[in-house]
Amino acid sequence: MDFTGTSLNDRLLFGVPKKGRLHQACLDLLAGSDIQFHRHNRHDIALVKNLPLALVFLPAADIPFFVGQGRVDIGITGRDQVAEHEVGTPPTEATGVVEVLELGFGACKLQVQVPEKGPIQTPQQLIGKNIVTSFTALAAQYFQKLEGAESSVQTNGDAGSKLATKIQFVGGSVEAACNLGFADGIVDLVESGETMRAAGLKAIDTVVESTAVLITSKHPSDPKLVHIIANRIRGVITAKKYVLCTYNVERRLLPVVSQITPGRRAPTVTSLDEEGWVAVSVMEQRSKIAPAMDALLEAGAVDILVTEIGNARMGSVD
Ligand SMILES: Nc1ncnc2c1ncn2[C@@H]1O[C@H](COP(=O)(O)OP(=O)(O)OP(=O)(O)O)[C@@H](O)[C@H]1O
Ligand SMILES: O=P(O)(O)OC[C@H]1O[C@H](OP(=O)(O)OP(=O)(O)O)[C@H](O)[C@@H]1O
Repeated sequence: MDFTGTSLNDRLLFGVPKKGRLHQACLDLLAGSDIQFHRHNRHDIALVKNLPLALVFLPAADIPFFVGQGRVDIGITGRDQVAEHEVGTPPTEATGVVEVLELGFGACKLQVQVPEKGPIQTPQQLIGKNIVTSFTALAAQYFQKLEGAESSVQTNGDAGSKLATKIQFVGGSVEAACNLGFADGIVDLVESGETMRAAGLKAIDTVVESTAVLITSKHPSDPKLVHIIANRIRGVITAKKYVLCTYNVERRLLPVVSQITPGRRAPTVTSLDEEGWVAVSVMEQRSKIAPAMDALLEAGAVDILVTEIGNARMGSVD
């Protein structure tokens, strides 16, 4: 393959969101994984300097398509985009994507939303009405199920194959559709809920819960390199998720403090050059460390220090 005169022979292709919500977090992950590249202005392809890899900057919505077809070997996108693609283009033995890793960012929900002060209170009331969304396949699947269930109630089992609900695509600012009189409801992403509230909308159901994921094609050109990249990215995520906590404590208190900081596997305990005292070193989840430090101090630990983990390769704890 050749893009703008750049030979991509013998390089694994890695699809990265070129803009939007996932872009910067992906660049941070690549930097943390020591994937070094220089992207020329407006070029959507960048050769990696220190690995046989090329980054392809693509819209997040298109990454499942390129990876699913095997044109790109590995990629980062939202699970919502993977689901949307797979409903529209069901995977076969050769096509479709494999989810390798959750990436710990880009969490959001694809929700059915209606005007807060309007007459519609339940998803059933949207049957036969106008829906606007960027996720037409998932929305169609959702209303197909809803209409099937509804008609089986009404007609005793005949789910019917035609969709009574009208689903229309827009590429962005979906939340404006109700206020503009185009839609009775929308199916759109919600994270903080600010956009939804500002548009005077409320969620009445969730279609899909999403997070950013690392995906690969079913037959990547270099499975070994895919494995290395996945491990590097996993290491960056772990390093962000955990901190290293060290403290000194009297040996007799070990059973108590070990309950407070059990660690990912187990605490490392080293004797101090002082009778009856030990130093403890343990990996703990960042989100739990502040209350753990409070409890350690209360239990009699001293010199409690927390340090950042720069990078990690964890292996299995089992
Ligand atoms: N508000 C949000 N919070 C967290 N993740 C989000 C949010 N909105 C979207 N995402 C995730 O990011 C993915 C890409 O969405 P985004 O709207 O950024 O795409 P885009 O269309 O490429 O960018 P833009 O909206 O700037 O045109 C979504 O599929 C979803 O997984
Ligand atoms: O719940 P919130 O935190 O407010 O986030 C939700 C908004 O974020 C996304 O849009 P984005 O801002 O990416 O722009 P878009 O409408 O152009 O897709 C999504 O489509 C919502 O509009």
